[in-house]
Amino acid sequence: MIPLVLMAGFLGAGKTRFLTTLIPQLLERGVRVRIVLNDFENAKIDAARLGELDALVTPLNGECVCCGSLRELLDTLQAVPNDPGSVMLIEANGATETDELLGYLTTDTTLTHFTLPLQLTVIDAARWQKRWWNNGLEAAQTTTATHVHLNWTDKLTPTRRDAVQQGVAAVNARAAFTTPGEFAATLQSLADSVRETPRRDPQGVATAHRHRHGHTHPFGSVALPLPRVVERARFLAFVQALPAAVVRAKGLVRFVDQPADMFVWNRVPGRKKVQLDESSPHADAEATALFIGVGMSLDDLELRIAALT
Ligand SMILES: Nc1nc2c(ncn2[C@@H]2O[C@H](COP(=O)(O)OP(=O)(O)OP(=O)(O)O)[C@@H](O)[C@H]2O)c(=O)[nH]1
Repeated sequence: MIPLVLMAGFLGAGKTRFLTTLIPQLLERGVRVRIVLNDFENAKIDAARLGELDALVTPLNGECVCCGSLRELLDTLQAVPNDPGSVMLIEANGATETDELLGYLTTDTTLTHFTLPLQLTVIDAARWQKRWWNNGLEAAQTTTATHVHLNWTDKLTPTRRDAVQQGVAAVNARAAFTTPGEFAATLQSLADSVRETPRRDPQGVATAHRHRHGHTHPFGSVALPLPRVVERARFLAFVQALPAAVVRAKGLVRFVDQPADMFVWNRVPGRKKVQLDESSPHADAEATALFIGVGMSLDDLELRIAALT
């Protein structure tokens, strides 16, 4: 299996610059690098810049990967050969809604040769939360990050740097602050440890980040099967009581009192109530739960799901 990394960060935050430092360090460690770029017209320019560094780069020219060119992205990833010892990096466009994209990268059934996604967010520390109406998007791109890199620190006073670090921790206390060198080491060890691991076991349960000793790697999202039918009140209580590490949760569920119908369920940040929408197109699908967040424990989530039966 190949580590899958979503690289996010606001427009101009320094994602490409981070890559130009990260790639040589990965290559030095013997890790081969593939990159998909989704950067509107810039994709070709950045592709040329990064291609010089011996990474295999595919530019996507369509719209933002979380909407227009999603299918193109998933097809590109599917076509990547299973190449243990390499890593796959996706540089998202600066306007990407990372929670949506993590969801697709986690639940797409064709991506069996990739780990559950990690997310690295590059932050322009000089402009952190000084983006007016885009502050919400910048914070949202940080909430789902397993790793954060503070960039543009050459323009900062120590006071501002501390304030930004505290601000980032306030929206996501679990993300690890990292540098290109540290991230290269993280990816090398992940690439080594998942060489022989499948993303799912024969029962469809995610195994990707579970080590033999119960230790788990950081991941940004995971999809787990739910029982075929569940008791409605117990399910709603389960969703409401999800641990704080879960930033966003959604999926498909069938209830004992209405077993013929499938519902899409949603837990949105800041809303206590679980949204339920009946969905006939999903009538024959498997009941499932997608969890997006940082520092989630697979064991804990599986125990909670087991308690639903
Ligand atoms: N002085 C300084 N310049 C930087 C820093 N990070 C990035 N830059 C410059 O800012 C510009 C944008 O950086 P990129 O790495 O292309 O940013 P990006 O996040 O990939 O940008 P988009 O793809 O447009 O979203 C480039 O000219 C970089 O050289 C930094 O930490 N300090």
